[in-house]
Amino acid sequence: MSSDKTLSWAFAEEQMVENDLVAQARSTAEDLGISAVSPATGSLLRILSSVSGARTAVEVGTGTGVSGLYLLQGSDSLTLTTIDVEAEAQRAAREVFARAGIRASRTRLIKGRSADILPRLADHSYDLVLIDGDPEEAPGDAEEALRILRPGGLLIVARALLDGKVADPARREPETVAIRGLVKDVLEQSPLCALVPIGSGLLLAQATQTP
Ligand SMILES: C[S@@+](CC[C@H](N)C(=O)[O-])C[C@H]1O[C@@H](n2cnc3c(N)ncnc32)[C@H](O)[C@@H]1O
Repeated sequence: MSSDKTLSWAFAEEQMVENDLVAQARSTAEDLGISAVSPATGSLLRILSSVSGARTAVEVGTGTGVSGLYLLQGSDSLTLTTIDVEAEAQRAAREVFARAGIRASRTRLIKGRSADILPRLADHSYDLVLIDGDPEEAPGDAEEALRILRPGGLLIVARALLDGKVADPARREPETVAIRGLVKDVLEQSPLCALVPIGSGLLLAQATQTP
């Protein structure tokens, strides 16, 4: 990447001043070794949550609640179902949602693997799905996401560029191969989609039809 693009990328991140609660959730994530969405990515999630008019969202990968807070702060009408395998991270997320004044009825935190939980969610019932769990499981998560999204709903895949690994054909780790394949499939199959090089990359697609 040319240095001007790298500078612009860093500049976009630096402009986003996070409130104390998000900063606290980010600090807890760092303590637990969890990689939260970047400030610029979070800001984009917040505005997407707002302008999409989404009322029901599902997130794979609660972490300590950074991305969830951004989504919930984008719209007071949004309720969030969020899934993670790590109980300690979810405890931290629950605390930060409460400290942010988010009513408990607006969040449903489910501990478990996405591959076990997503199949239990009803068809065509959600307006927005954010996938930010295990990259190797992202293709399966995305398939489930397209089933549970209503037509016109928004699929978002975080870390869609895996910090440059997806763009480098020499990188063949299982997680890179999985995300690269998912990005290719979504871009080929979705009439309305975008791959945004922000943070670790954000893939956006509007659900048109269900399997
Ligand atoms: C990148 S972090 C999520 C960060 C979070 N979205 C944020 O920005 O604050 C990935 C999370 O996915 C969780 N995870 C990993 N594999 C999972 C799986 N199979 N199902 C559900 N969650 C999973 C991890 O425990 C971790 O908390």
